[in-house]
Amino acid sequence: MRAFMGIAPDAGQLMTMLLKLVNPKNAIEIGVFTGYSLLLTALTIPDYGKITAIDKNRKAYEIGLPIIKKAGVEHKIDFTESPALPILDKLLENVDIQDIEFILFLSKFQALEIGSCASCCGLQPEKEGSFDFAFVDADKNNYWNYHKRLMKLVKIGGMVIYDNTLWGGSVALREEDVPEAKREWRQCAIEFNKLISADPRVEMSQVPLGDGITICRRVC
Ligand SMILES: C[S@@+](CC[C@H](N)C(=O)[O-])C[C@H]1O[C@@H](n2cnc3c(N)ncnc32)[C@H](O)[C@@H]1O
Repeated sequence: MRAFMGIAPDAGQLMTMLLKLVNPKNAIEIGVFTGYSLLLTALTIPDYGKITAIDKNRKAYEIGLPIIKKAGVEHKIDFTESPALPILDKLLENVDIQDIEFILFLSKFQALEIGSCASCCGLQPEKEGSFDFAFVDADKNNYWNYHKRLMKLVKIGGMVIYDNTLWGGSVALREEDVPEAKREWRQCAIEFNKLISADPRVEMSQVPLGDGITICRRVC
């Protein structure tokens, strides 16, 4: 029996190998929990690499943080406690909050318009196509919403991995044979699997490891 909630070790092993092949410099993780998959990514990417890690619960992240520190990879992680969708939307805006504050500060002294300052400072466009790897392991009812945003944030040729896409194998069962508590996210997984397999922006492979992982490569 698995003693924790997170990517299964065999799926994690595959993810580590893929990370080594992709060698991402800029990664994003949605759904951190205590940081098992985050640690795998942080240990694998180069020392100058960065992971934008988002979870709505910081407490769980703090449980695993001493291990991340002990592994000497904390400097690669930029953790944000928040529901993920608004953060992805913010990343898709050309200028982030700190930049806007900086521009407003400058404009007081230099009579600059926000738009002209943003372009002269080279602050936009920023995050579109700037990630080479994303791992999604959060609320299953939002996977398609995450995918739509990641198809802009992850560069063409970049990789996105979704965990739990077989939802304990329940996607292959009749609904009445699935425990009530698992039905809603089973339905989400089924819908997501249909949508992603028909999405021309990605090449994808669903791997029956752990709870099922879907590996995508953005092609356009
Ligand atoms: C299965 S755990 C992640 C496990 C982690 N990836 C690992 O392998 O160790 C799911 C996490 O998603 C987070 N989560 C759920 N809904 C979320 C949302 N809307 N935005 C951000 N995080 C969310 C939960 O707080 C939880 O920590």
